[in-house]
This record gives sequence, structure tokens and C-alpha cells, in this order.
Amino acid sequence: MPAPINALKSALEKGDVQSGVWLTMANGAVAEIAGKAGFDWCLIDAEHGPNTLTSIAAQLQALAGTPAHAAVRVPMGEGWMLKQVLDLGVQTIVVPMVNTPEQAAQVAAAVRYPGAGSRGMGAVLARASGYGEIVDYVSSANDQIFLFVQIESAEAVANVDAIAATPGVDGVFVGPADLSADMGFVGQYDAPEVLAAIDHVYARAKVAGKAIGTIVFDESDFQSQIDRGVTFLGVGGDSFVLHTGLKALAAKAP
Ligand SMILES: O=C(O)C(=O)C[C@H](O)[C@@H](O)CO
Repeated sequence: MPAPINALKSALEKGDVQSGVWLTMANGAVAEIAGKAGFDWCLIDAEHGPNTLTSIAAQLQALAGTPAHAAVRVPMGEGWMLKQVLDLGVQTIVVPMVNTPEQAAQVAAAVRYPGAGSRGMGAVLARASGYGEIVDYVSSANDQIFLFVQIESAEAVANVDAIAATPGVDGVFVGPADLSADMGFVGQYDAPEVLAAIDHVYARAKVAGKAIGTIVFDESDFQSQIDRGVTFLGVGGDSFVLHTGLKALAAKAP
């Protein structure tokens, strides 16, 4: 029995748009609600969400019972973090702050077993292999990994060709908030210089044949992102929806 097919990877490789939501509340019930809401994927954010391996595991178990594909963003591209998250069974990984091809190569190696990387062996006892049920996990896991590296600094933009060309990098994900801040336009996601940099990243990712991801919060931006080549489209976050939804409800309360 091989590793499960990564349906999100299959869809992205066909160029299908896959939209999803950021999960930052570290809560299994929230993950379950989001997973059943109709999104193609839910991303458990361990960079800006208060997530631990325990809360990530709980959300993965919750999402397993829903149609949504589970992705995880690790806090940084550290091999030990990636190993632990992969052993939980995650197959789609987003790594923030990848600025150089050397960093891209390091994280690409960390998420795949020898032959294509340096991922440590341990899954036979882990959730990833069904605690040993998936006897061919190690020999089949590499092909089901989808790695997004985040382009979210001026340095990363300057290095985008080399980063995108890195073997094992499957997609580039633009972080508008950090990119605009690093470029000197804090909070100004629509500054012309920022938009030009993002367009450059998108164009170079297309040349490299890699998937493009980003996250926007205004539904009026969704189609333009898709028109520009984004297929892994974040459309919002759990806490933001809860905040705005509860405020709207409170406004109606007698
Ligand atoms: O820099 C960004 O923008 C991202 O990487 C996405 C944010 O971290 C996410 O919290 C949505 O704003």
C-alpha cells in the first residue's frame, strides 16, 4: 500500500485553481467546520498561528473527516520542523521566508527521503504511514509531497528564477504583507512597486513551470489573481471571518 495520493498536488499540476483558507486558531473544531465549508484546502498556519505539533495533529485528524485537503505552513524552513510535520502525514507544505536558492534547496531536500532528499526515517511509527499500516510509505511518499516556498522579500524577488528552478520546489507563494513591508511599503500591498514585484514573481514562476500561490482577503481580487496565474489561492482566514461575523451578529442583537 503506497502513500495516499495528494489530490491537491494532482489538481495544481493540471493547472486547476484550488482555493482555501488560513487556519490560525489552533482548534480542531474550527478546522472541522472550515474543512466542511466547501474549500479545496485548509492551511494550518504554524508561522503566525499559535500552533504546536499537538494542535496541528488535532486539526489534521479533524480535516481527515472533511473534503478539504490539509496543508501546513511551518514557522521557518528548519529540517527538524519539516520532519515532524511530515511524519504527522502532511503532504502539502508552505515554507515562509525563503530568500535564496540555497535555502530553497535545503527545504526541498528536507521534505523528501534519500534519493531525492534527506528526510529522516521514522514514519513507520508515525501517523504519516498510518502507524505502520502503509507499508510502502517510505518508497512512495516523495512523489506525493508538494512544496511551496514563500517569496516575501526583495532578496527573494531578485532570486526568484533560481529559487523557482530549484529541484523539489513545486510552487512559489507570494506573501503580500511581508513582501510589501520588506520593500519599504508597510501595509501598502497595492503600492505600484509591490504590484510590479508580484507580477514579476508570477511571470518567472510561469516560465519555470511552477504553481503560484498567494492569499488575498478582498473577494474583488480573487479573479484578477486567477487571471494572473494564481492557482493556490488563499481567500481568507478563520479568525478574520469569526471576528467580522460576530461583529455583524452583535450589531443585530437587541
Ligand atoms: O506575508 C504575507 O502576506 C503572508 O505570508 C500571509 C500572511 O502571513 C497571512 O497571515 C495572511 O495575512
